[in-house]
This record gives sequence, C-alpha cells and structure tokens, in this order.
Amino acid sequence: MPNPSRDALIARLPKAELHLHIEGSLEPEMLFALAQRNGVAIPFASAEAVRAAYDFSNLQDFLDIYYQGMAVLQTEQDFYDLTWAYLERAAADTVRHVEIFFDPQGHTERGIAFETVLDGIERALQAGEERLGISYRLIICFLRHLSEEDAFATLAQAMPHLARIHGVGLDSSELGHPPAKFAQVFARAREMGLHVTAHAGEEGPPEYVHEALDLLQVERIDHGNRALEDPALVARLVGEGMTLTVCPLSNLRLCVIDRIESSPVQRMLDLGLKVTINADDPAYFGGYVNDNFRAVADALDLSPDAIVRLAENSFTGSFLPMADQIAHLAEIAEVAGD
Ligand SMILES: Nc1ncnc2[nH]cnc12
Ligand SMILES: [Zn+2]
Repeated sequence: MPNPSRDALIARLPKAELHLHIEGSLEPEMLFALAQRNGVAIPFASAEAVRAAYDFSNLQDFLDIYYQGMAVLQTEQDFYDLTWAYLERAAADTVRHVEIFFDPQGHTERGIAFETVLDGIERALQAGEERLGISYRLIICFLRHLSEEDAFATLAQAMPHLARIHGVGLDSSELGHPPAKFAQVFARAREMGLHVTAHAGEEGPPEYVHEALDLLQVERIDHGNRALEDPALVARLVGEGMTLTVCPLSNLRLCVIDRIESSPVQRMLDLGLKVTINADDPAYFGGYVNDNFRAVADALDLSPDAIVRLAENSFTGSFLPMADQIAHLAEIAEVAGD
C-alpha cells in the first residue's frame, strides 16, 4: 500500500545506483529526436507507439528491441545527451553515486568508434560530478551472446583508456551463455586492475551464480534472483558479504517474477543477503531508481529500517573507497534520523 511518509524517506535518502545500462535509459522521446537528428529510420510513428511496443515476455524479447533502439546513437554528442539526461533524472532521485554499464560491442559492431562512445559518456559523467555532485564509475559490459574472442577484442580497445574505465561486466542473453565462457577474459581484466561484476541468476540457474563467483571471481552479482533456489549458495553469498544488484521493475517487465509482490527483496534481506535496488533499463521498464524503491516498498510493505538498509548497501556495495562509503553512510544516518 502507498505510504506518504515512506515515500518521503525514499525521496530524501542518499543512494548509489550500481546496476544501470546507460543505453537502457534511452527514453522514447529522445529515441525519436535522435532518429530525426541523425536521419535514422525507425519503425514507429510516435513516442507513444514506441512505448506500446515495450511489452516483453522474457529477456531476449527485450534485448531485441534494446539493440534496435541503440541504432539512433551515433555521435559523441548523442552519448553525452543520453548520459546527461540520465544524470539529471538520477539527481532528482537523490542519487549521489552511479556505477553505470555501457555495451561497447552494441556500438562498435555498427561502425561507431569505441572512443566516440566513451568520450560522450565520460564528458557527461564529469559534468554530472561538477554540476550535480554525482560521483561515478564506468563499467564496460561484454555481450555474452558473442564470443570470448570478441570480448578480448573489446578489452583491447579499452586498454588505452584504462584510467577512464573502472570495471568489466557481463550482460545480454544469459541462458546458454554461462560465465565459464568468459573465464579467460575476466582473468585478464582482473590482472589489469579492473573491477569485475557479472549478470547471473536473472534467467540463468544457480550454477551460473556459482560460476560467476568461482571462475570470474566477481565482486558483485547483478540480479542474482535464482540464487535463492540453492540454500548452500545463499549461505556462501551471505558469508562473503556479496552484493546483489536487484532490479524489481525489470524483473516484473521481463517476467522473472509474475507480480511485484513476488519480488525477492524482503526475502533476501531476511536471509542476510546484501541486496540493493536498481533500475537496470529505466526507459524500458517503467521507472528510475526511486520508482523501483517505491514499487517494492508498497508491494512488500518494507519498513523504514529496510529502506535505510537498502540505501546503505548501495554504498557499501560500491567500488568507492572506504572513506567515501563512510561519509555517505553518515549522510544516510542524518537523513534517516530527521
Ligand atoms: N537486464 C539485463 N539483462 C541482461 N542484459 C542486459 N542488457 C541490458 N539490460 C540487461
Ligand atoms: Zn542489467
């Protein structure tokens, strides 16, 4: 049930967003505007018609449309505009820190230079730090439906820019593309000093979460829903203090859960898992981070303590240095105590 004082707490609490695909923040209006600006034909008559097409029955359904949508992103300015629009929206949700994913292969395979993408996103992130006070980390994701060789080629493209890229992730079609397929390239990324995270247990079985831990040696699990099917795995995740970046509205729209009341957030908290709330692809799934907080809070009747815990986890699960994490926790305590 909606609860105004809980909504006010969500609105005020400082938070970090750890699971956000910047290409997934491409709102239909901007998709239309960029299609016109760049002379790209799209098979929709209006932004409303685009929204109406966002009716997915699984992850692949969504990905097919998501990769099509990317075609309108062509210039450095396009990537800047996309990222800036997200940051303004995040600031309105009292987001203080973002760790965003981008999919280089979704662009380089269309003939867009890696640097065009990186320069535009990073210029907006720097402006966001200066003008909105939002700190950031940038994570390149390997598309798991492509080969490990392709991932190595992407890592090579990132190599001259290592001071600007903080981590690697793994996304796209999960079933049939287990983490094991990318063990070598993740080992290389770790040797290069990059942080590592991977989507696992969104549609894939608990075994994929085990593989992400054992073979990729990830620092976070993106989603992790299906880990709950394996009590020994849950115990391991709790023991290791592993952060799970859960995305409630994404789960709903991709039919990972049948209704929002089935979100695993409260169950995960009760089990002692370090769960965080994130938007994933907000333009496609109907909400930004505070919408995700409100949706689960209303459906599961989350307590104020649970909401504060979720905000705390977003900082302690981030790649920020400990001193910065502690400063953010102090700010949360101040806001929660008001
Ligand atoms: N939820 C998701 N799962 C896998 N790959 C993605 N790419 C963008 N969003 C994704
Ligand atoms: Zn994701």
